[in-house]
Amino acid sequence: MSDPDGADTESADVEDPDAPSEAVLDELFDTIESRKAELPEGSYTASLFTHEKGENAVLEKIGEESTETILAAKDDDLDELTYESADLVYHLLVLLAMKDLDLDDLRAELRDRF
Ligand SMILES: N=c1c2ncn([C@@H]3O[C@H](COP(=O)(O)OP(=O)(O)OP(=O)(O)O)[C@@H](O)[C@H]3O)c2ncn1[C@@H]1O[C@H](COP(=O)(O)O)[C@@H](O)[C@H]1O
Repeated sequence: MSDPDGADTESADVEDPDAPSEAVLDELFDTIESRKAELPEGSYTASLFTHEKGENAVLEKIGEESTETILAAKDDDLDELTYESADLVYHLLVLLAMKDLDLDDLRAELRDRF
């Protein structure tokens, strides 16, 4: 396959067809925002927004997932480190949504550090 400039883009296309989309964080955050707005029954995300402990529910999860991430790193268990990091990032995004922040706020903060 060629792009309009004639460059061969096929290698990029076939390099790793199962690679996750770069937009996965945006898609996940959109899903979280949607759960926050609609509060569907059976949604774990919605349960964090309506929890009787309030924001402490997600804050406690962030504490737990942080600890599990650290333990996985100390064990050099890379699969577990990846899994727990994903749990941690998900709960962090829920916290941002809870505080009416979004990925653009996070991106701007990171960008300012370059
Ligand atoms: N990315 C996540 C995600 N990551 C973690 N979790 C939940 O966070 C909880 C983590 O709790 P625990 O650590 O106790 O569970 P665990 O990971 O099984 O156990 P540990 O080994 O970590 O102790 C589990 O209930 C997970 O299901 C998530 N729940 C939802 N999402 C995303 O949110 C979307 C919407 O989910 P619902 O809101 O449930 O519809 C999903 O399609 C996913 O894309």
